[in-house]
Amino acid sequence: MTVRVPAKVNLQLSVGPIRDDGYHDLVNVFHAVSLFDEVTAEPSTGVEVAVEAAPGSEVAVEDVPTDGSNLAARAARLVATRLGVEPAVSLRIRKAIPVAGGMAGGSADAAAALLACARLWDSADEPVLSKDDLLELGAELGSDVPFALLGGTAIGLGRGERLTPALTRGVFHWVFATADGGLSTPAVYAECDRLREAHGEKVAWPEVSEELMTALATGDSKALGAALHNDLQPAALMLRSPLRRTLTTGMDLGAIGALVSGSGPTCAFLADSEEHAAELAAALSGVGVAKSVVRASGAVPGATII
Ligand SMILES: C[C@](O)(CO)[C@H](O)COP(=O)(O)OP(=O)(O)OC[C@H]1O[C@@H](n2ccc(N)nc2=O)[C@H](O)[C@@H]1O
Ligand SMILES: Nc1ncnc2c1ncn2[C@@H]1O[C@H](COP(=O)(O)OP(=O)(O)OP(=O)(O)O)[C@@H](O)[C@H]1O
Repeated sequence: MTVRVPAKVNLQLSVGPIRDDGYHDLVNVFHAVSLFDEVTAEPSTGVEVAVEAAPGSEVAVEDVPTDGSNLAARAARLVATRLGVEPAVSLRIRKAIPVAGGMAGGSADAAAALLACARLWDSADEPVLSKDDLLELGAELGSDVPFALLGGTAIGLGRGERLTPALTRGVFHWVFATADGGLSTPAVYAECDRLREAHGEKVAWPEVSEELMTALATGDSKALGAALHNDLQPAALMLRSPLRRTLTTGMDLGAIGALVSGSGPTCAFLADSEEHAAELAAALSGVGVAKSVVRASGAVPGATII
């Protein structure tokens, strides 16, 4: 059973006040892009994990745990507990999504493992686990996991796990600049809180951007570029100052929008067309502001059995 699962970029990430449980209420507009991990699940004796880089990708697989803490292994155990079966599966993860890059690679693998194990262990005639059940299990594993199951473009409220699909038109073309070394998501949220406190900022309740929704619904890439917004960006730039240069270089080279993806450090650049994305990617590769430069388009479907 092999499942293909996409990376995400956050088109709007508006971070509200911190909650009693330590999470922040968000308006999180997720967009799934054509950069995929693949997870293959096969019957075995215990939970085993092997991780490899997808051909041609420069993903730091050595930073991914292969023990029980791997998010895909945790997903497999969760499905087994829910179905009352032994968690006996070998998981082979083929990664193209940057590790700790702000593109939800671990969450993607968890979503893929949920779907693969559910279909491996569930009764074929009458599946016990519905799509909604998987979304609920996903939310237990991480705030980004439900979206990796759903895909497309969606508004995430709460921690980001309460999803509503967004109306979109056409295809959007992206260029991603990856960075050496990851950023820790909790550290970036903590830095966001620290900066707000230091500036005496009053934290507003986040609202969905009307400009963004109109840009998506009309397929207007220039308007989308202007509406991109990430409240975690100042924190990611504080923790990794070279990203400022990456962002300004991409804009100087003609991107129609640029932002840090999620908690970073990957930077996302929007292009006008496929040709424009190819030119932008070539120009960005030439100036040495990224570990690697990858092109992708969106929106694409979520976790899918192949
Ligand atoms: C930055 C994003 O990737 C944007 O989509 C997500 O908000 C993070 O999602 P994730 O990696 O699935 O995060 P989780 O595993 O749920 O949480 C990791 C940590 O991130 C912080 N966190 C996450 C989500 C949220 N709404 N508020 C938070 O403050 C918390 O410190 C939490 O302990
Ligand atoms: N299957 C997995 N793939 C990648 N990292 C994993 C996996 N399982 C556990 N991890 C751990 O999770 C950490 C975060 O990795 P991940 O690639 O999900 O970050 P991210 O893309 O920044 O996440 P997000 O965008 O959801 O905040 C890694 O440093 C790694 O130690």
